Amino acid sequence: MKVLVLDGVEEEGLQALRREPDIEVDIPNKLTEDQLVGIIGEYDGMIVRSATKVNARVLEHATKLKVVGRAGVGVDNIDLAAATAKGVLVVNAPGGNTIAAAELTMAMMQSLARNIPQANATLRSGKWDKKSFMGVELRGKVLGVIGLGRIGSAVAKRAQGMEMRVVAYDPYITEENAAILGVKLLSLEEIFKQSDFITVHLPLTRESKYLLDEKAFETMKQGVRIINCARGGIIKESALYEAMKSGKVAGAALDVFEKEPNTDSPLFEFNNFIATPHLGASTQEAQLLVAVDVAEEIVAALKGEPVKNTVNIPSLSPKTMAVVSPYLSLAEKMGKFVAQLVAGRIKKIEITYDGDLANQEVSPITTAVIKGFLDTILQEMVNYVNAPLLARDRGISVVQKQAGEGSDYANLITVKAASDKEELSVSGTIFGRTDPRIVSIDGYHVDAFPEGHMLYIPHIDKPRIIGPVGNLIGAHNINISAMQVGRLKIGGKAVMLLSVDAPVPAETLAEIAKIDGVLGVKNVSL
Ligand SMILES: NC(=O)C1=CN([C@@H]2O[C@H](COP(=O)(O)OP(=O)(O)OC[C@H]3O[C@@H](n4cnc5c(N)ncnc54)[C@H](O)[C@@H]3O)[C@@H](O)[C@H]2O)C=CC1
Ligand SMILES: O=C(O)CCC(=O)C(=O)O
Repeated sequence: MKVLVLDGVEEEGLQALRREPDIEVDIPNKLTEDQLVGIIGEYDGMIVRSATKVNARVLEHATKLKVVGRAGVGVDNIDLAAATAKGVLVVNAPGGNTIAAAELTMAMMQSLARNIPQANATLRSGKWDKKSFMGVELRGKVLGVIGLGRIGSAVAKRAQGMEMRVVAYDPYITEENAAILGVKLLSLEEIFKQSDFITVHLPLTRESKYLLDEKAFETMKQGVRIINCARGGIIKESALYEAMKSGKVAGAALDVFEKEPNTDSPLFEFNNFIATPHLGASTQEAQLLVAVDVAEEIVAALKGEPVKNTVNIPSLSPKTMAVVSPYLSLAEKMGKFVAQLVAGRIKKIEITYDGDLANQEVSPITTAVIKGFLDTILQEMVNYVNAPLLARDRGISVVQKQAGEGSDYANLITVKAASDKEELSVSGTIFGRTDPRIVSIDGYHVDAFPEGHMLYIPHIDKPRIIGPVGNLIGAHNINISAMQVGRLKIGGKAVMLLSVDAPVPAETLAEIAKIDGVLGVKNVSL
C-alpha cells in the first residue's frame, strides 16, 4: 500500500507508517492540484495539513484511496461530502496542537495589550519611541471565549492564570462543564457587551461563518480587542476593517484569514492590527504529536482496524471504543457469513444485541455487520464510512435492536437477514474478551471459530450423512479441521458446519448435495 504525505508533515512523527512492511511512504515536494490529480490514483492513503485542497476533483481521481489523514484539527480543506460518497475515511489529529494554538492566542493577546510587534519594529527601524506604545493590563479584564472546546478551555485556564475574568459562549457544552473550568456561560450578545478581549475557538461552519459581522461589532464594548486563531471567515474581515477604522476595535490579531495565503489584507494598514501566517499549530511539539497521531490512525485505517478520530463517521469515545472494538471483527465476519448463506434479493438486516451489549453504544458494531455483508456482495469499496449509505441506496433496511429476548451468553449478536426468498439468522459471541465464536445458525446450536473456509450443510438428522460428506471432501484431498453439528430434535432438521483448509470445488458441492438427506450446501469464506 502507498501513502502520500504532503504539506510538510513532521517526518519524525511518521514512524508508525514506516514500521509497516506493507506500506510505502512518499513525501514529494509541493504539488500543484494538477500534479496531485495525476498521481493520486496510485495511493491508498494520504496525509495533509491545511495547504492541500482535497477537493471533489482530487477525490474523483483517487481510485484506490481509503483514507485521508489531517495532521491537525480543521478539515475545511477536505471535501467531506465527496469523501464520504466515495467511501474515503477522513481522520484528523485533534489534541496534539491544542496547547500550541492556545499559547499563540495568549501571545496574541499579550501582543495586543502591550504592542510588542509594533514596538519591536519601531525600535529596529532606529526609533526609541516609548510614548506611542502605552499598553493595558490583562489583569481584571473580561475575556470572552467563543467556542469552549479543547483550545478555548486551554485559553480560559491560561487567562485565569493572568487574573482575567473568563466568560464563554458555546451552545454545545453544559453549564456544569463550564463551571468546572471556572467559566460563566453567557449568550453571544452578553459576550459582545461585556468583553474587553474576544477570542474565537470554534470550527468554521455554516452557522459560525461571519459570526462576528457588522452587527456584532456594533454591540461590542468600545475599545474591544479581537483575536482569531481558529479559522478565517468566523470574523468578517470587511466588518472588522470598518470597526477598526471607527475606533470601536482597539486592536485585532489574526492568525487565519478568509483567503489564505494572504499577504495584502486591507487590515495591514492599521498599526494596531497584528497578524501571523496561520502559525497556531507551528510548534515542534505540536507537529510531532499530530504527525504521530495521524500516522497511527492511517495505519489502523489501512489495516481495517478501528480508528479513533474519524471525521466523516461519528468518532468513538475511548470508552465506547473499548466496549465495541472486540466485537467489530466478529460482527464483520457475521455479516460476511450471512451474505454467503442467504439466497435471494436482500431486503432487511436486523441486528439484535443481548447481554452486556444490550445497554451499550453499538451502532459501530451494526456498521461492521453491514460492511461485512456488503463487502461480500458488492464490487465497490465498502468501509465504515459508506456502508450505511450503500445499504440505504440498495433499499436494504437496517434495524438495530437492543435487549432482545435475553440469552445465556454474556454478550450475543444476532444477525437476521430477510430476502425475497428466505430468512436466516446467525448468532455470535465473544468468549472472555477476545475469543469469537459463531454459536447458532437459524436457532441450531454450533460452536465455530469464524475464520477461513467453511462448508454449511443443512440436512436431516439421520445416519449416513456425516460420513459420506467427510469421504467426498477427503477424496478431493481437502483437510477438515473442525466439524459442528446442531439439531433441535432427533430426526428433524439439523445443520453441519465444517471448517476446511481450502474452498471445496463446485463439483464436490454438487456431489454432496446429492447425498440423501442433505438439504443444501454452501461454501463460506471469512
Ligand atoms: N490556527 C491554527 O493553526 C489552529 C486552528 N485550530 C482551529 O481552532 C478551532 C478550535 O479547535 P479545537 O478547540 O481543537 O476544537 P474543539 O472541537 O475541541 O472545540 C470547538 C468548540 O466550538 C464549539 N462550537 C461549535 N460551533 C459553535 C458555535 N456556532 N458557536 C459557539 N461554539 C461553537 C463546540 O461546541 C466546541 O466546544 C478549530 O476551528 C480548529 O480548526 C486548531 C489548531 C490550530
Ligand atoms: O497544520 C497547521 O499548520 C494548521 C493547523 C490547523 O489549523 C488545525 O489543526 O486546524
